[in-house]
Amino acid sequence: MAEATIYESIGGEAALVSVVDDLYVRILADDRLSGFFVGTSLPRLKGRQVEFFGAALGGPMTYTGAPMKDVHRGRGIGQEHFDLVAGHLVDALRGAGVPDPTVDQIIATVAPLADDIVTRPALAD
Ligand code: HEM
Repeated sequence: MAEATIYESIGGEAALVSVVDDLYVRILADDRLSGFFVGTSLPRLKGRQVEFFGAALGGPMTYTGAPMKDVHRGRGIGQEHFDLVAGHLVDALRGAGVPDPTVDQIIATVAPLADDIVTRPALAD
């Protein structure tokens, strides 16, 4: 039998939806990050985020949003902001009972995205 995907091992769509919900509670409660999300439609963002993580972790979702580079360009996001978001993701995953080795695998999957998301100084507008 094929090995379970990370998506399946964390509990599929229901688990992912609750991790993403919790992730944005944590992000919006963080003064260092909340300002980035002023004017953003949260329900839309969460829906895209579930698709994005679902697809990245081996789930059946198709990501329907814009490329990471396009979405985050010109927002002045630094590596420190990326690291804060990654830290909240770790906490949200742990909070959902995801075991540490799986959390580590997920963080290893998202870490390279910093290349597309971190744009400060925003030169290429
Ligand atoms: C693991 C890292 C990250 C991933 C996987 C990620 C993923 C996404 C996705 C899938 C969207 C929705 C795209 C769409 O609507 O088409 C989005 C939007 C957004 N992201 Fe990220 N993101 C990450 C890190 C960050 C960081 C570090 C910041 C800023 C601190 C940030 C700020 C935003 C904002 C403000 C939007 C909404 C843009 C809008 O209003 O349309 N993201 N992100």
